[in-house]
Amino acid sequence: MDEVLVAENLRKSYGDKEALSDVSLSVAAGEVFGLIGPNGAGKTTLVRALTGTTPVDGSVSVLGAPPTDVDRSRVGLLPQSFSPASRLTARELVTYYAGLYDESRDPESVLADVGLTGDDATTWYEDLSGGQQRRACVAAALVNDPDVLFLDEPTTGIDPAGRRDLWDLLDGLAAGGTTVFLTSHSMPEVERLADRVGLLNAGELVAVGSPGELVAAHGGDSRLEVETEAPPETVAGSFDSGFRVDARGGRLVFEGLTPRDIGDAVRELDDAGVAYGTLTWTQPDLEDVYLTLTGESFEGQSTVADAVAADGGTAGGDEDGGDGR
Ligand SMILES: Nc1ncnc2c1ncn2[C@@H]1O[C@H](COP(=O)(O)OP(=O)(O)OP(=O)(O)O)[C@@H](O)[C@H]1O
Repeated sequence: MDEVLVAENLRKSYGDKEALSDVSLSVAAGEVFGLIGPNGAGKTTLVRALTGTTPVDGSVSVLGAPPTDVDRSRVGLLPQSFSPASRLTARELVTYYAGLYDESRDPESVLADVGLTGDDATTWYEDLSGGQQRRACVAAALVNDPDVLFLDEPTTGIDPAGRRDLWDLLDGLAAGGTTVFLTSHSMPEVERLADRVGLLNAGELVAVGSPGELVAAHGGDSRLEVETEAPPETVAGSFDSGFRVDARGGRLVFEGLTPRDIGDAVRELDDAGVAYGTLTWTQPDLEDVYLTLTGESFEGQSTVADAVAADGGTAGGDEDGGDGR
């Protein structure tokens, strides 16, 4: 496998603050690598280290050369903060960046790729919406048709449809052999795009793998969470079943359930005489990995109706709409 990016033992401190702590990773040609982590984890610092825009200890190789020596026409960079000239139109901006290279893509086709056409292309940068500005910046990063593309939170501010268009665009670039290194706070975005994901926490790369590998290793089981009328601790021992049943977070939790098992769990609740309200089925995903490994918390749940629909079956035992008894 051709390694396009290789970073070994990267360290970077700002005063007493260690922004990168012995980070090593490699990214293969044509791979989409997604970097996730909390605010302040060091993601932008790592992008800057890999692009040679900040000095670091350790070694970095991009396309076989130190990042400051690599042919810049082969690299595209969308920084997290990028403030181009405000009194250029989107078209002028992309044309300006195209002019910095001996060879570039046709600015019009790049503008079309990011969805800036018609009046949007002839609007001053300062008069574009935040999402349109971000699209223009993405276009500027793409115009030299780079072999390696660094995107630091590319879709921030872009609406859902534009986000999906950009995802398709990045898919196409990767399929054509472009290596993409992407940071994002959107777990669905990373899960959708990345071949491999790295989780950076407090300057340390704590996990690297495909989304599926990370979810299998750190995401936990799918589960059914049940709001019970009685305190869940008092009823958790009422079940004589194959499921692990715990009281957690003020709810009764059936661990390791597939959507197909939901009907059985509901029957067990009924048989045990446990009165219940809302049922929520949750499948582990990259958010669970993130929460487990960073110790942060937010809820990422789907409903029983979602689960049943996904499984194409019926939950059963809950014909009254889940109101319990
Ligand atoms: N120029 C700087 N001077 C001092 N400290 C800095 C500087 N740049 C970054 N830091 C610190 O280094 C740490 C990592 O910052 P970095 O911007 O890399 O995080 P991040 O993961 O990109 O965060 P976010 O998700 O908020 O963009 C933070 O604690 C930040 O305060």
